[in-house]
Amino acid sequence: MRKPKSKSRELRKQRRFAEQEEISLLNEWIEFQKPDSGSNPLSLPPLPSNAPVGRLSDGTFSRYAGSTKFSELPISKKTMDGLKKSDYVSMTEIQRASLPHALCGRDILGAAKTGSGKTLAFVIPVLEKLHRERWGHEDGVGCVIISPTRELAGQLFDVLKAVGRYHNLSAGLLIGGRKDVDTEKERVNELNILVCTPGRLLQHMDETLSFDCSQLQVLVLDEADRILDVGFKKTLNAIISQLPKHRQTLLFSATQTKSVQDLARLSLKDPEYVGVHEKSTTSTPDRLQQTAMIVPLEQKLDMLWSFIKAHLNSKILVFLSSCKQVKFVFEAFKKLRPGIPLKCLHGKMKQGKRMVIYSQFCEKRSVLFSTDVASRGLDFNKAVDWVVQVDCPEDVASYIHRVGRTARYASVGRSVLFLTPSEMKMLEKLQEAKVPVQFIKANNKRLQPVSGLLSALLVKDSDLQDLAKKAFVTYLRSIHIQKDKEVFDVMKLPIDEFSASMGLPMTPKLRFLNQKIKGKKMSGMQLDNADKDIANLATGAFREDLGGPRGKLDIGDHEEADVEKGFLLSKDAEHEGEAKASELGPILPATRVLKKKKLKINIHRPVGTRVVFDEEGNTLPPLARVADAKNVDNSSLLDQGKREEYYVKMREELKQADKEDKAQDRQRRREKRIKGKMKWKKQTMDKEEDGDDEDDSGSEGERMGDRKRKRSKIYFDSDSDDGKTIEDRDKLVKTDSISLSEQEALALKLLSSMH
Ligand SMILES: Nc1ncnc2c1ncn2[C@@H]1O[C@H](COP(=O)(O)OP(=O)(O)OP(=O)(O)O)[C@@H](O)[C@H]1O
Repeated sequence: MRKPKSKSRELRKQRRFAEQEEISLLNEWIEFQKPDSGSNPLSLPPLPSNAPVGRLSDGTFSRYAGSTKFSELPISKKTMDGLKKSDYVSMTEIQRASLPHALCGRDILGAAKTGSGKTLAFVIPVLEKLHRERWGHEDGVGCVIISPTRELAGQLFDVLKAVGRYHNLSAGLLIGGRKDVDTEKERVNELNILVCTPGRLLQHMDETLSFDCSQLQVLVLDEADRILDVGFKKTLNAIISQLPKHRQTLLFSATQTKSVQDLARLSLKDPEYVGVHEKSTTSTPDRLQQTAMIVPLEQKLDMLWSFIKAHLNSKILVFLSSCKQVKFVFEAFKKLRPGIPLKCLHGKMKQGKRMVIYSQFCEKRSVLFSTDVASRGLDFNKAVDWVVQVDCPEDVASYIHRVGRTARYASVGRSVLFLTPSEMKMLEKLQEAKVPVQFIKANNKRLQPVSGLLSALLVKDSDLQDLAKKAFVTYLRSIHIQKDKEVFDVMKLPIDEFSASMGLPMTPKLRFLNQKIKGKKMSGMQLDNADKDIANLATGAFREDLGGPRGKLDIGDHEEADVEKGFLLSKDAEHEGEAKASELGPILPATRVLKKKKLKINIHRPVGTRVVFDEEGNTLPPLARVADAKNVDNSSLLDQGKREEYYVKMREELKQADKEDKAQDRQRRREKRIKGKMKWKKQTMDKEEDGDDEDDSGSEGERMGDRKRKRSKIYFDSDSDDGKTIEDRDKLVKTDSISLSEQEALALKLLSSMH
């Protein structure tokens, strides 16, 4: 029994020794052939195919900058075996350009098109760094990889596990939405590599007492531009402040930022800018065929339905702008049974379900309706055939990431972007950013209207109707809050028609638009004629050659000529439309907004026209009541001194009465406000208790809108019974005081005439 033990100990010793030898060799090799800082390994010629690799017979080492195969790099046998096992042999361009720099410990700022293999460009240096440092379980956290979404983090974790399968390193996936935080807390310090989303990492930094990153060797930000943007700013700053400054930092994205501020936050040291596709004529993969077409808002669902029906054998990824829309389109289309499995993915789904959907979509032909949660980084196993952007992306970067879910690595892919007539500016922006989008015209004959079917569904199903309303509101709100006003203008959208196209019997109220339309004349919400012309130019179903299994967009020469003509015409028409719009004033949505009736006060009204009646109904002269007052001794009023005294007293009384009125009014308003607040609080609590899952894109906006409205009520006193503003009331008080002095003069006249 003892013999085998000592044998295995011996074996382990030998293995450790061999590993030590390998590490020394790798360190020497890396140091000897270090590429010059700032050099581009892609500019070097590849090694001859049968050239020796590693230590050469003369004691020097082979050049690794410029190599094309993983086997030509100074990497460990364990990583090499992992790569082989996953069938990775030749490097992609970003791997060739960045790995030689990253392996010798430099900070990297890497940018390359979607699907070009950026994941391996950081996974390999991470494994190698920890391996060469002989990192073990007892050393704790040596590397942190941060990803913006949970799915992407999961995918990175899978790649790390596959390539690092022969290493003795431990790794963990720390992402939100998982219930086992306590187990994570117990084990997090035993992990060497953490793959995480920013929120979960910060949660551990804040809550896990023993959590220690002080020995961190490498920090990786995948989709770096997304992690560095405002959405994650606070979280990332808090994370960075707790990490040691002496470390290697690797940043990768398809749309990279070079902002000095961002880099300062990360304390990068002389980073290598590796932008392999900077000189490329396009910013998207060459194998990706991209098209765009005008689809009026009210025809989007018809168009989408027709598209799905025409591609029943494809794997289609459909992007919509909010969770509610994803839910509605998914639920409604599911009920209409298009003949292909439908799935949906959005940020409000439980994490477990999200993972299941993600892996199911990797496997089968189907349609996945998704928000931008699936737009970045995800690599769906079997190629996605089509990316359909039903709602316009918020910017060019977002477009690039969305279409990047297809045509990955060596595969081909196609995409189509629906643009409403008012979003045409996006096409220009894409062209400026070197995105080769071809404008196409659709075939009207193939359009299969779905609005009628949706109406019938919604009449029967009140839940679906409710969902449709929410989807309608969140879509318009998402347009309303978009930053790029050149592309997104909610006031130009045909709101009533859009509502009808979703099958809604009535246009839901859009309270968030009140501010915009206040004071403007309401008109039927219609597309401007010119806009309609543009829309008609390209409306209709896709010209498809359905002969092949997937169907192809028929954009042959003849079609292209049409398309080109359509595009040019539409531009002219658009300008014409602008001119008309400015003549007519802005187009306003036909929502029902109650206009507050303003009470007009004429401060110049003639004094003394107020008519007072006695008990028998006879008219009395002005101020007769004052003159008749019981406690007034008329004769005494003739005395100048007493008269003055009387007026002073009257003024005092009036002031006092005015004060009391105001106090009462304030009290009434305060009570009303408190009541309103209680009601609002109760509603919010009820909502929370109901677990109403709100939308990422819109609900917060709406809540804020509600709060603002409530706040505005405090200042704009629409609560008061008479509907007057505070200003109005001030004016009234002023009016009264003007007339009072004049009334005094009149009273004098009257009294003297009575005598
Ligand atoms: N050297 C390689 N050889 C073969 N396949 C590779 C190689 N490198 C990457 N791939 C494959 O290419 C696909 C895309 O890789 P990856 O997800 O790393 O791209 P990416 O550049 O990170 O994309 P995105 O910008 O969308 O995140 C994956 O399926 C991956 O397995």
